[in-house]
Amino acid sequence: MTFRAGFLTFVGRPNAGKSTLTNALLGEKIAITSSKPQTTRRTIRGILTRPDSQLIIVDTPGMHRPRTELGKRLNAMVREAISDVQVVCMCISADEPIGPGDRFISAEIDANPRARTVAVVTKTDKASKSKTAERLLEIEQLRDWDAVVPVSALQGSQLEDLVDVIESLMPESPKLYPDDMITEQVTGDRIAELIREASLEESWDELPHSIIVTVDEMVDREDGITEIFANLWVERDSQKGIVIGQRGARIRQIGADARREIEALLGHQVHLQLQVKVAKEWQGDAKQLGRFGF
Ligand SMILES: Nc1nc2c(ncn2[C@@H]2O[C@H](COP(=O)(O)OP(=O)(O)OP(=O)(O)O)[C@@H](O)[C@H]2O)c(=O)[nH]1
Repeated sequence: MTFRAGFLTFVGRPNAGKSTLTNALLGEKIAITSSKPQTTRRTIRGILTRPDSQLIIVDTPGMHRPRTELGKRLNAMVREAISDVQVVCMCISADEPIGPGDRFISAEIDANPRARTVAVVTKTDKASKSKTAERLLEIEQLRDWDAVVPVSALQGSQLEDLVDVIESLMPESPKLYPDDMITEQVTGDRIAELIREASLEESWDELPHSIIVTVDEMVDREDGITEIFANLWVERDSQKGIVIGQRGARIRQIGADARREIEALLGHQVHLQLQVKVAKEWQGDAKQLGRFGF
């Protein structure tokens, strides 16, 4: 039997459905998702181990015209991911026409001529058959692909086909990670992301981009409860009040939503202590970006 293993990345415009697809393939939520563009801010590795293969999925931030220093760094992460993998999967939403953003990303893929390429048409449940056919035609014209696969992560349709195609493009290789490992992310980072996800559900307009979450400390108490101390950072004093809400209603809701997800992840009860703080204009500030690990 030939065993295949290697790295693949999902790239695409913001909101194309990369993280939802990553989670669907892994059968576990390792990447947070939201209806707001530019949700993903780190490359996240998920590991899919099958009888004949091991696929390491690198989910990347949506590539876009950068407006801030953070935006530039996110694009640099995508570039690095593209240069590091054997298979690049470009996600293109079935319900949106191909645009300059897609051509820009396609040009970035050229930087790794050794990579095999797959076009993944996402969200097919949102588009009519004729719209999807239209998209397939545009995709064929965009560049030469090793394969084109339409999927719906939400309905779980054609995911198996996608995995089979990716597997066939991977080199022969022994396993690279232990069988039971699903992600490389440490628990503290996953928790910070779950808190950020809860805040994205609550906040609106430009605010989602301003929020960043850090976990300061986690203490496992003798009674089996984990105490988590986390900070939710915003960019301006005026945003602090918005996130806190009337008499703290909004931050309480964010805490309650996040706690539910964190308890599902850890499998036991947690106490979440969430503080709202200001890191002035952090998205444009190299020093603060460094502090937040970008
Ligand atoms: N109907 C439908 N919606 C989907 C599907 N996949 C993703 N979505 C929705 O599309 C939105 C964006 O999904 P994400 O997975 O966060 O997209 P992303 O490409 O990771 O986004 P960024 O982090 O901004 O780059 C969310 O509201 C998802 O629920 C799908 O197969 N069908």
